[in-house]
Amino acid sequence: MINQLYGTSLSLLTDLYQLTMAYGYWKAGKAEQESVFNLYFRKHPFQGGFTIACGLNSVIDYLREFRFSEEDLAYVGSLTGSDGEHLFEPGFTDYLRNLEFQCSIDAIPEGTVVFPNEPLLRIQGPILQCQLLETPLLNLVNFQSLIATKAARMRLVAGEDSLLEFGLRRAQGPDGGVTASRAAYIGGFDATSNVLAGKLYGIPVRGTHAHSWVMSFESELEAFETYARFMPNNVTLLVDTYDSLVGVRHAITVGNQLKERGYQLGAIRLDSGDLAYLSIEARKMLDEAGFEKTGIVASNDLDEYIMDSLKIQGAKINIWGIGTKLVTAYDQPALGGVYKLAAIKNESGEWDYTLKLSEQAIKISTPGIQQVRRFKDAKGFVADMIFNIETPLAGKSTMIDPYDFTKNKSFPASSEYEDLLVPIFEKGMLTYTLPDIHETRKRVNSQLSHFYKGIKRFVNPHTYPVGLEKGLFDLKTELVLRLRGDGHLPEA
Ligand SMILES: Nc1ncnc2c1ncn2[C@@H]1O[C@H](COP(=O)(O)OP(=O)(O)OP(=O)(O)O)[C@@H](O)[C@H]1O
Ligand SMILES: O=P(O)(O)OC[C@H]1O[C@H](OP(=O)(O)OP(=O)(O)O)[C@H](O)[C@@H]1O
Ligand SMILES: O=C(O)c1cccnc1
Repeated sequence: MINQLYGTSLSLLTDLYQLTMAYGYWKAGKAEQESVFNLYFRKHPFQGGFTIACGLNSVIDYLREFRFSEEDLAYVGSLTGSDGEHLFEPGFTDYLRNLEFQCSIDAIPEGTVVFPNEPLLRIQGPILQCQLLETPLLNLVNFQSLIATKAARMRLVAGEDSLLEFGLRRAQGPDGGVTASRAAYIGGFDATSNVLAGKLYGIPVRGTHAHSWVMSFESELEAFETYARFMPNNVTLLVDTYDSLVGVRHAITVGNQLKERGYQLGAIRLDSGDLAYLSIEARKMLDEAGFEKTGIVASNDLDEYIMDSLKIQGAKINIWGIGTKLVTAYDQPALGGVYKLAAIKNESGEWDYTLKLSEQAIKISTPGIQQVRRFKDAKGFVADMIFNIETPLAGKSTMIDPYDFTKNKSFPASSEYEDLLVPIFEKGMLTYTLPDIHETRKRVNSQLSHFYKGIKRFVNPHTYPVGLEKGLFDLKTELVLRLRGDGHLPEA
């Protein structure tokens, strides 16, 4: 899909440093060295208590087409360094020409509720290949997870109301618009105004009309009548061009004409002014005129906080049209997902575990070939434990808070759980059946219903427990202590 949007190979959708490192690995004879990287984020967006994983299907689409075209190779071959000489020898472009994707990927399916430090994707394979994927994988997962999370927050406020995504005009370019529409749908929106996203992803498309339609006629009534005459099965009338409540009266007039023709006035749309007051007044007018089923759409710079406030004020809005604040994730425009090397195989064929140090505990990466175990009880999900699949778990599992070793939880062997990462690619072969987008959307809703409601509030949300399995915690601690020694890893 993503390749389709651009009609070109996207293998160069990466940072130059991935190519220079790939070249270095190749020159140093390390290109095929088996390695494991984890893609994860460190903090929920929007100061929230949960994140929705999204973007995996785009990653799969991207990797299915992963190869360097002759044009790509010619470009790579033409790149020069600071001395004006070529950066890469021709042998390297030949290597890239023959490169076949051989990585294994395990990932948390789209639509799953996820938490900081959990690997959303685990990539294992030749280090050169894993390295090249860092940037595109982060690009695909960070943005879509951000937007799906924003959309899910809006869905929590909207309850059973309809949510329409109207963001394309304010989106960050064409792909920003199209992928935001996809992620917004997965996060819980019902439809988009973005026709290309509808075509590419099978998302329902919906829309009303703009002020220009009304302004182009002599009168608002004539504009409404004309619209209803030609599109009687899709009538939502924007009533605020001149005076919203006069507009509602005109909409009712047209609604009566539609009734005579056997059609219905679908909805009216309010796009300015006090949306609480106007929706309450409009609801009264519509009900009194026998249009109880006619909906009320509100739009105008809405976000989850204004929606919440409008609900508290008793607004009679049942359809929300939301653009800018959703598709640009206005209050936090990026999710800080990262991609870190967690293990590399040595000459004896054993894993050497790796870790990035930092003065900030939150930035110290976690080693290991990681999996996430989500424990459940009768009420729902209770805690997530990140563990190293190379260390078999026997009997009781104990997990430790990575930022406070005095906090721990134990789960008996009989505990119910689910392991979140599932196999996607096995040595380059796709083994996963991609779920349909509508199923993924339902998954978000069903996942959220299994979590304690405190994680879903906007202000000071409850922190869901996520810990490192004791063996992994000990491995990480030992590595940190060794690395903090003299900067070199001494013999174990
Ligand atoms: N009752 C309300 N409570 C809280 N926020 C509201 C309410 N009504 C509208 N808003 C929000 O207030 C913001 C600004 O609305 P405001 O009425 O100032 O501008 P406007 O309606 O766009 O102005 P104009 O009439 O010039 O188009 C928008 O984000 C809108 O969604
Ligand atoms: O406000 P958003 O959440 O982005 O929703 C989309 C907005 O886009 C349209 O108007 P536009 O903003 O183009 O013009 P207007 O502000 O003059 O209504 C529409 O009328 C909405 O208000
Ligand atoms: O269909 C609409 O009403 C619409 C579409 C895009 C932006 N604003 C409104």
